[in-house]
Amino acid sequence: MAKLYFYYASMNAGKSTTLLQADYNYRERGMETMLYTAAIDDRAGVGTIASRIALAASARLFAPDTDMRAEVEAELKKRPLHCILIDEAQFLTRDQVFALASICDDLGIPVLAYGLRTDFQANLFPGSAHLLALADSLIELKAVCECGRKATMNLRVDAEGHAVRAGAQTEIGGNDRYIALCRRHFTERLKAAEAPQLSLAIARA
Ligand SMILES: Nc1ncnc2c1ncn2[C@@H]1O[C@H](COP(=O)(O)OP(=O)(O)O)[C@@H](O)[C@H]1O
Ligand SMILES: Cc1cn([C@H]2C[C@H](O)[C@@H](COP(=O)(O)O)O2)c(=O)[nH]c1=O
Ligand SMILES: [Zn+2]
Repeated sequence: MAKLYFYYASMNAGKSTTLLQADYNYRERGMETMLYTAAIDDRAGVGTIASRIALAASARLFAPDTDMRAEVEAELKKRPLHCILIDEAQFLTRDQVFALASICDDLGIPVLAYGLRTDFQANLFPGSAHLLALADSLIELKAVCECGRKATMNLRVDAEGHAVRAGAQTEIGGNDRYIALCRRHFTERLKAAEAPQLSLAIARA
């Protein structure tokens, strides 16, 4: 039975690298793959999955209205498909995650999705929440915090390197905007960012 896999991690954990390795591994065995990445994430140029270790590949784009099941079925009329690989899976919608599950269950093609578990406020992304709910297999990839512990959280920082506590969930960026930290250091940095605002509010009262 084909399975839906969710490889989740913080930023900078090697998700794109692992995806590109898996893709290469399928293709060196003569198998055919289909790659997707989020249209919204244009860091490496639109339609490119790029890792920080310079591996890269072209990919189809998904936006909230992309019917991935229909696209896979259309592609199957042209060539066989042995694996569907999705980067930035945190940006999938609920319906898209269900569509990916149906690609496994009805079309018999394994789907490997790679993405963040949580955002800069420690909330689940919609795509991640539904992948955690539906995937057959959950695999954690690991980045290292500055203290040596596993980095599970993503701190958003401003141009001065100060923690950002509020804002839109989606803000595209790399190591200049986000730092992968362990929970202890993520919480400490967020609290430190809260303190000046608190003292300002007390002074104004
Ligand atoms: N020149 C390099 N050689 C080896 N590893 C590197 C190099 N540059 C970055 N990395 C590592 O690559 C990882 C990030 O890979 P990437 O696939 O871009 O992560 P993600 O997709 O999870 O954000 C980090 O662990 C980083 O330390
Ligand atoms: C934590 C967080 C991240 N994002 C964005 C920032 C990047 O563009 C991607 C993740 O990139 P990765 O290196 O491939 O993991 O997600 C965001 O929009 N909001 C957030 O809270
Ligand atoms: Zn730490």
